[in-house]
Amino acid sequence: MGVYLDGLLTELVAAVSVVLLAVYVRFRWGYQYWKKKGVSYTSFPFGNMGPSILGLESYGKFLREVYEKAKGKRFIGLYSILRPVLLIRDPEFIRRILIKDFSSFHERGVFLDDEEPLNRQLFFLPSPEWRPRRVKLTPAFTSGKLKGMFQTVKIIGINTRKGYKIEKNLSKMYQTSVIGQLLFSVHINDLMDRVACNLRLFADDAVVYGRVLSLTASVEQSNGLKRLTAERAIARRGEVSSFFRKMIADNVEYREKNNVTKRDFIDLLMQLKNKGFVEGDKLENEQDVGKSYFTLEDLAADSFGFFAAGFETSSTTISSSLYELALHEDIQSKLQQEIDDVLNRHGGNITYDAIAEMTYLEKVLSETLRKYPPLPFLNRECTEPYTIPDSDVVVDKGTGIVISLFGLHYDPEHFPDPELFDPERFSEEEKANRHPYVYPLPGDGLHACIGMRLGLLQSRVGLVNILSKCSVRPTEKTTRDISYNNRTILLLPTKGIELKFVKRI
Ligand code: HEM
Repeated sequence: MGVYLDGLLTELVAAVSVVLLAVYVRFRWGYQYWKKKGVSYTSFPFGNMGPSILGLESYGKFLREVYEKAKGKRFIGLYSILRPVLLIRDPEFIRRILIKDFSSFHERGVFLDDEEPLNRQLFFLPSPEWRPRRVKLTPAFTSGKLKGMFQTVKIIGINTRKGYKIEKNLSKMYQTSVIGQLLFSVHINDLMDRVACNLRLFADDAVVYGRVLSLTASVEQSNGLKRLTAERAIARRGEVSSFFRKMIADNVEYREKNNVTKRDFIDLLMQLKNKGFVEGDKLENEQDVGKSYFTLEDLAADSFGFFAAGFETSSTTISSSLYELALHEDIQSKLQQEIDDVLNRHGGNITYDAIAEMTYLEKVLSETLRKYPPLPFLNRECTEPYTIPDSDVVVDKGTGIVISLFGLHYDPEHFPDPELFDPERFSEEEKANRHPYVYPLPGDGLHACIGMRLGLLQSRVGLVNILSKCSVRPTEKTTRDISYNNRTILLLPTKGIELKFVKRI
């Protein structure tokens, strides 16, 4: 028996050694990729992204570090486990990827678990489905449609103002309420409402899901790991997925049975389901769209996608603005002066047109998004062999492409003294002196953020409501050094930022 076990153990050790050797050789061979192409590269035993994949480091911060270390280079190669990824630093090359040579970089290159219906949303859809979906959804975000939704945003903004004394997570609650009402028609009369609480709970889960996605995105070409990550994604999201799908299906059924029409996203998406287009808007390119109609599943996926893409990005924009304004009283006073002047001209009413007149507010938000880009990178996949202009390097099909917004925004070459919060960086003169692609924030080109104007509108209305009635100040506990959450691909502070609201006289 003893001899038999010894033999078994020896065989086991030998088998494990062979597997380890094979893995080692595979990785060593994989890491020759950039070296062979003569591209500067960085590499550690498990690619460069191990710490962010394992949740030990913020992905946005990691990319910024790579960007900074590669100073003087136009691009740098790195590895996501075994997948070659090219980080682009040169603004002119960025312009090509996003606009001019888009046809070679039209995919996001994120691995999708097809069994999850909510994954089939605009943000992640691959070609050829993405383009017609984008064309169909674009009319839902025109100025006319946003004006129609303005009243909802405004009313929730006023409720938020009333809630400032009691609620610590003010900006998060406000955004969940706006998006919740615009997308799911969840009526939230009180900021402490239970439905709003549930929605927030699930919204947090959607953000954690972002981390799982970053993982699956990173292992796109490691087939063996695909199934493992896909299963984890489903397990994590099962409850969230059924919550959202049921909420939307009930809503649609109720409206169809009772002939209810409203000025919100569900209504617009229902038009796509029942008529194949959004009323009152000309289609950009009708032959691209064809005669296809949205299914209930498409409607649910895009509602969820808008919720996930829109709520945390906008809420973090408000809280980051309030944080910087609390630390810079002079900037805050200047902004309040503008808000007071414009509102006086509009009879004290917060209207769509009044908000549009607040140009300093726009600069404050642009500077906030420079220092705290909620999605700190853009990603694409190379879809055909591509020779980098002014170089001999050929980027192969399947290579991941990343653009570090966080890196570009803190590059002193483009933004001198980058830690300084200075809205005047966004004066017309300053903007004209900079390459536009060092701040390609909403993204640019055909994949650009479809909801940016709504995100900014919500943020503006939220800030105007708060700052017209109170001032914001730091407390003894307000941090001066924000650390970022490692568990999500978004750039979110690890802890909430404590601020004090003081009623204006
Ligand atoms: C301040 C708020 C927001 C910020 C900073 C932001 C940022 C971004 C960024 C950086 C991208 C990637 C663009 C690219 O890859 O080129 C993006 C894409 C996207 N965003 Fe936003 N976003 C915001 C608000 C919203 C809102 C409110 C919605 C929806 C209601 C939304 C929906 C989307 C969608 C669907 C995409 C994918 C578009 C496509 O690939 O065709 N976003 N966003």
